[in-house]
Amino acid sequence: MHIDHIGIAVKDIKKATETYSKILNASPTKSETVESEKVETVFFQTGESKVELLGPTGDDSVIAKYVEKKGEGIHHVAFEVDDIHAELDRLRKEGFTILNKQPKDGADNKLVAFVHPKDNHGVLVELCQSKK
Ligand SMILES: CC[C@H](C(=O)O)C(=O)SCCNC(=O)CCNC(=O)[C@H](O)C(C)(C)COP(=O)(O)OP(=O)(O)OC[C@H]1O[C@@H](n2cnc3c(N)ncnc32)[C@H](O)[C@@H]1OP(=O)(O)O
Ligand SMILES: [Co+2]
Repeated sequence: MHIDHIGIAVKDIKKATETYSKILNASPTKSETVESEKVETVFFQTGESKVELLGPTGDDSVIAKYVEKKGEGIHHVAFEVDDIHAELDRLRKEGFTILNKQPKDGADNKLVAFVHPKDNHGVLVELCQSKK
């Protein structure tokens, strides 16, 4: 299991992309809207892991709610796993609150699922698995 990406919630993804392009001295490697999550994402490759900027596509986006309540900032950490179904079963048995009944389509050609921050000392954890 390794960190696949750090998700950062931002108000204005265009501005945030300019900022991170300067900080990382690099161009984004991918941008993608995930309508089911009402988010637009911009990825920067940083070694084996990525930075994922997350902007809301509407006021009803979880990102809009997060930014409204907590401001911009680190939103989640995503770990890549080989078998997301097995990992979710394992964590459910351990008593973790999994936020999805089934893994769902995420960005970057991944299946994703989330573990509630209340179980992880305040950190929203995403598990992701590359689609074959
Ligand atoms: C899928 C595309 C992309 C990818 O990588 O492929 C993504 O990563 S999409 C990322 C956006 N999608 C999600 O985050 C889905 C999972 N998130 C949720 O289901 C909700 O955001 C949830 C359940 C974490 C919070 O929703 P809720 O409606 O309960 O919001 P509240 O503001 O009432 O929060 C309750 C409680 O949790 C704290 N909270 C909320 N979000 C976070 C967070 N990201 N990190 C840490 N803590 C969080 C919030 O402050 C509240 O705490 P309290 O002490 O009660 O104030
Ligand atoms: Co993510």
